Amino acid sequence: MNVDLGNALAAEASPGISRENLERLDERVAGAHERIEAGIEAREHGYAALALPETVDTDAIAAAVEPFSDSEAVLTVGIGGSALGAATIADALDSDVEAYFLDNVDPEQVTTLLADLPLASTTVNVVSRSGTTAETLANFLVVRDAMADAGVDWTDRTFVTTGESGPLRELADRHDLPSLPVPDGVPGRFSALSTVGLACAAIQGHDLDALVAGAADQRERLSDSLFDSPAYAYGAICYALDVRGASVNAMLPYAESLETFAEWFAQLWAESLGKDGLGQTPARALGATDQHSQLQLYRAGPRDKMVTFVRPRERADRAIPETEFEALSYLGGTGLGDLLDAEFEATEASLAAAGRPNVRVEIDRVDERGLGELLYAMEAACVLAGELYGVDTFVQPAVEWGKNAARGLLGGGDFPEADAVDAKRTLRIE
Ligand SMILES: O=P(O)(O)OC[C@H]1O[C@H](O)[C@H](O)[C@@H](O)[C@@H]1O
Repeated sequence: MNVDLGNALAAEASPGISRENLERLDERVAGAHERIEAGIEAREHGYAALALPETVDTDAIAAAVEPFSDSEAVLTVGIGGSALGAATIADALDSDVEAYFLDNVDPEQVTTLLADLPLASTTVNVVSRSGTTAETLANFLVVRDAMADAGVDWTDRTFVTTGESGPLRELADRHDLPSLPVPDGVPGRFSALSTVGLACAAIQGHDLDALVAGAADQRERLSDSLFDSPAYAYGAICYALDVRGASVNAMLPYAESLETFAEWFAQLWAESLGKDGLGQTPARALGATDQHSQLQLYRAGPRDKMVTFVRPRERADRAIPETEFEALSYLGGTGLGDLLDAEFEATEASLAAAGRPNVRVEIDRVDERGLGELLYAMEAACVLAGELYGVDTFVQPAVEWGKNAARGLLGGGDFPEADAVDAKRTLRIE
């Protein structure tokens, strides 16, 4: 993986950072790296996620899901960090085992999905670190019921990943369900490369060791200089551009298979860095599709954005047939991949020509190894950015506030946050 900061330099873009200020920022990176290394070594909460390339036991994950090797489909029931890592991997890589996700409680979507699934050959992969998240548990109860209605013994088809205690752990124990623990100190949004993200990948038959090897490669590159570490280079430039006015970070992968990666990144960035009045707003986009919509704003709107391009350097291409139309003859003999690459380069150049900061992140291919590098590097970038902002990267009190309010409303306990619902001011126009 490599990160190209050229189009984020002050000589090219506004906002941008001068070479001199980048060198100065690198001194702060050295200090932050020391803190991060200490956290990794001591397996401190959050930092433990960056130790996963050493600590994750891929054989144990493969062995735990072995009873489900006959699966036609895998349905992951989870939300936020307990779904997005698995979804990112599943959507990026091909598999004969179809992956589905229930990460919302929209009744119409749940009903439609359950009606379509081959329940007798589907593995239900329930994931919740806390084991108490209302959406996940509610969806699981619905799925379990649907399986019973279809004459399927749900205890034969359910796999659980959860913490050491809580309702979901109790349920797994009571029914003797195959399960894995969520590792200590690894928050949901940093758990893609742990049991949380990898159980689904294992059921789909992906190469867990290659995923972890990619992550290990980026782990080894963490160093006291951003100039030696693509992950830190990315985290540092995002921070530097944000404090200079680029408060929005548009994540723009040029691969359909990485569309969910942008969603995963949005959770990582927003939930980790959005605190104390600080943080950079992640925007989700997809190349080339969003060139035809959002790009107008990114090139000509307010100078409050940076664009992150992510692209694989290699991909399987598909030839564009020759055509009898003279006006289209330039397309014949090329491939859809050539077209996508040209679109990518053109968009990058169009932003640079307008002096809009952008960063290029490249992986070799969208395969297990490339994905492992990308996921780990973005997590390390986020941890570094958190150190530079001086925020507590691994907590999410604002999210907890909303969860408490919703639980209080549903009668799930006495949560003062629920009172805010009654206090809502109305100015309704009809
Ligand atoms: O894994 P769970 O305990 O079910 O939590 C699922 C999600 O819940 C909350 O919204 C947290 O803020 C997320 O970070 C977490 O990933």
